[in-house]
Amino acid sequence: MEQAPIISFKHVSKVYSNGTVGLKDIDFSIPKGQFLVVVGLSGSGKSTLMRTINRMHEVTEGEVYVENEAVSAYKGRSLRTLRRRIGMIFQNFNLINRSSVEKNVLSGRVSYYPTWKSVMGLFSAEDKQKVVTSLNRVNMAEKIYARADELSGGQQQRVAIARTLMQDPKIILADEPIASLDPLTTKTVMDILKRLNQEDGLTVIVNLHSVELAREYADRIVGLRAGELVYDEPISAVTEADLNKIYQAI
Ligand SMILES: Nc1ncnc2c1ncn2[C@@H]1O[C@H](COP(=O)(O)OP(=O)(O)OP(=O)(O)O)[C@@H](O)[C@H]1O
Repeated sequence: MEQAPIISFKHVSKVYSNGTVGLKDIDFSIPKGQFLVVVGLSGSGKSTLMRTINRMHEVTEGEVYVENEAVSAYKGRSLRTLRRRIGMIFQNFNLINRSSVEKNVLSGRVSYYPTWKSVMGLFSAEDKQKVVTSLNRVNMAEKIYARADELSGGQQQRVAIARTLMQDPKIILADEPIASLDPLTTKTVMDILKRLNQEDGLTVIVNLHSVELAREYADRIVGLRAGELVYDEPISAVTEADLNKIYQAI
């Protein structure tokens, strides 16, 4: 039986203030626990699509639903709660370079604290233990006291994933998470995302340029072209020819 959707796009369009069309009438749903890969040329709208889910970008038409709630309805504190459920991983890792791995990972927990406490570094013993657990999930516990900028790119991305796990997310959004990594490290990072998907039932959405990786890891592939959803197939139905078509310049 098909899982209930955890995210739904209902006729979503996004026009940036300078008139650029980011998304055009996007209408599809993502079932809970799916590993979805979004492919498309540079500028096709992949990042924009992802960022409408946690309201880093506002839509100009339509609505995005997360667990059946319209995300536009979230304000202030409730928006913080929405974002806590949605972890995000970036191409450039977004770690605090001069801080330790431990501090970086702990920072994933700040949304659970009133500001004064996290600012003063008063994290609970449980949360410090949770850092170790999270680092173990990504095989990085031995680097807990290293400075973030002493780590390789792949290690930094694993720390970024551990930081996200501190949120206890239900959804992970990964925007080109392996774009600056070598092939071996790429596999490590993609394998971790797949494991979190399979073992924890997390819904994972990954923007990728690589067609081969999309085919290897996705349950389903959607393709964007100039802000429009031009392709949507389960992995069993995806063909090489289809993917080549999506990547053809228009
Ligand atoms: N803040 C912004 N203001 C104006 N236009 C923007 C903004 N952000 C993105 N765009 C435009 O919206 C369109 C979609 O961009 P988006 O970054 O979502 O594409 P993408 O598929 O993620 O590209 P890439 O693979 O290069 O990251 C592009 O034409 C882009 O130039």
